[in-house]
Amino acid sequence: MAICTVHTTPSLSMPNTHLNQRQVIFFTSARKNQFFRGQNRAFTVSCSADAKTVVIGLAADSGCGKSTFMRRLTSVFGGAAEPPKGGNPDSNTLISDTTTVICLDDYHSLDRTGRKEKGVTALDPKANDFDLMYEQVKALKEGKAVDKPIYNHVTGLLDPPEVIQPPKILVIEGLHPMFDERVRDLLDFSIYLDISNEVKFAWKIQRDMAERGHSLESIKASIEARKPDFDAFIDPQKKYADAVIEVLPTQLIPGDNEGKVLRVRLIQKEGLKHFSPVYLFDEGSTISWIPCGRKLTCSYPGIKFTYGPETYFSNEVSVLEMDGQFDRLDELIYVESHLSNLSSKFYGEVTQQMLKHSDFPGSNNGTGLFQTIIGLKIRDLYEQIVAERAAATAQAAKV
Ligand SMILES: Nc1ncnc2c1ncn2[C@@H]1O[C@H](COP(=O)(O)OP(=O)(O)OP(=O)(O)O)[C@@H](O)[C@H]1O
Ligand SMILES: O=C(CO)[C@H](O)[C@H](O)COP(=O)(O)O
Repeated sequence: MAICTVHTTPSLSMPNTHLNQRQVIFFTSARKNQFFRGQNRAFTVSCSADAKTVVIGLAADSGCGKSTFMRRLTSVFGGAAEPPKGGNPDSNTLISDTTTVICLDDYHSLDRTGRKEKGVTALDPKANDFDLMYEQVKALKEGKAVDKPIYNHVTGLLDPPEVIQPPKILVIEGLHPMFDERVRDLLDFSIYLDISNEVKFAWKIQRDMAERGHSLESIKASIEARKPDFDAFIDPQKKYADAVIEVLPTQLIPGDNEGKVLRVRLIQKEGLKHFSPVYLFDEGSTISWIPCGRKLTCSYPGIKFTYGPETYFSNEVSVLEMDGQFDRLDELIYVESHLSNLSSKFYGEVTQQMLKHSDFPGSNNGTGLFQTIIGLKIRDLYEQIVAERAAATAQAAKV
C-alpha cells in the first residue's frame, strides 16, 4: 500500500467544471503514475513515496530471552504471532497483523556441517551473509516482498526460501542485527539484551538441563566455546543500541550467584527523535526508591528502584533500574503510577500487560517490566512515524 495523490483534470467534454485538483487516498502502488479516464474527468495517480515498513533490531545471544521479548511486543499490538501459514513447519518467522519477526539465523551462509568443516561458530560473521541480509531488509523497508532463506534449527541445513511480505513493523532478531553498518542504518530503533555471564549460565542450566536433557558439563563447554566469538562479534553491538536491557545478579543479597533474584537496568539513549526515556518521579534527577511498605508487598530481599543520568559508550543515557522481584504482580500498578513517559494508552496498561503474561519468564522482575515498557515505546515510535508520514503527504497534497 502506498500513499498517493490523485490529480484530477477538468473533463475534456466539460472544460469549465470545478473539480478537486488533488486528493490524498490510499492506493496500491501498482497504480502509480497510471492515467485513468472516468465519466466526466481524467486523472492520474502519483505516489511521492511508498509507505515504508518500520524496522526494529533486537540483538542478543542465544537463550537470552529474545523469543519471550517478541511475545510481549506482539501482544502490545494485539493478536497472536504465528509462523507463515502452509509454509515450512521449521520456519523461524512469526507473523501477526502488525508485526513480522524474522530470525537472522536465516542468513547463516554456512550450515551446521559447513561451520564444523571450516571451524567457525554461528556467531562468526564468516558464517553469515550480510549482503543478502542488507538487500532483503532494505527491500522490505521499501515495501517489496523477498524470498528469504530458512535456517532449519532441527536439521542444521539451509531450507528452500519462504516469501516474506513487507509488514507494518519488521523486527529482525538474532545475533547480528547491528553488526553490519548498512543493516544498522536501516533500523528505526534497536535493542540489545545484555545478559551477564552468571545469569546466562543460570538460564541455560534451567532450560537446557531441565527441558532439553543436556549435562552440566556440556552446557559449560558450549558457553565457553562461544565466548570468544560472543565477545568479538555480538557484545560490541550494544554500543549502537537505542535501549539496552542489562540483566545482572542482585546486589540485595551479598555474594548471591544463584541468578534467581535479578538486578535489571534499562539503559535508554537520550535525544532520539521518536523515543523519550521513561523516568521515575523527576526527569533528569537521581533517585533511589524502595517502594516496599503499605502499598507493595515485598518478601526478602525486597525491591529497590534507582533512576538517573549516565554516560554509556560516550552517549548520554538515562538508566532505570530494578533490583529484586514482585510478590504480587497486581500491586505493580503502584510502581507504574510513579513512572512517567510510559507511552501507555491508559492508566495501568503496563500492569495489565504484565498480568496477561504472568506465566512468561521474568514476569516478576525487571526483565518482564522493562521488556513490556519497551514494547509500548515501539508502538509509540511506530505511531509517530506513521503520523509524520501522513502529515507530510497531506502537506504535499496541499502544495
Ligand atoms: N526474563 C527471564 N527470566 C528468567 N529466565 C528467562 C528469562 N528470559 C528467558 N529466560 C530463560 O531463557 C530461556 C530462553 O528464553 P527465550 O526462548 O526467550 O530466548 P531466546 O533468546 O529466544 O533463545 P534462542 O535464541 O535459543 O531460541 C527460557 O526458556 C528461560 O528458561
Ligand atoms: O546461536 C545461535 C542462534 O540462535 C545458534 O546456535 C545458531 O543459529 C546455530 O544453530 P544450531 O544450534 O542449529 O547449530
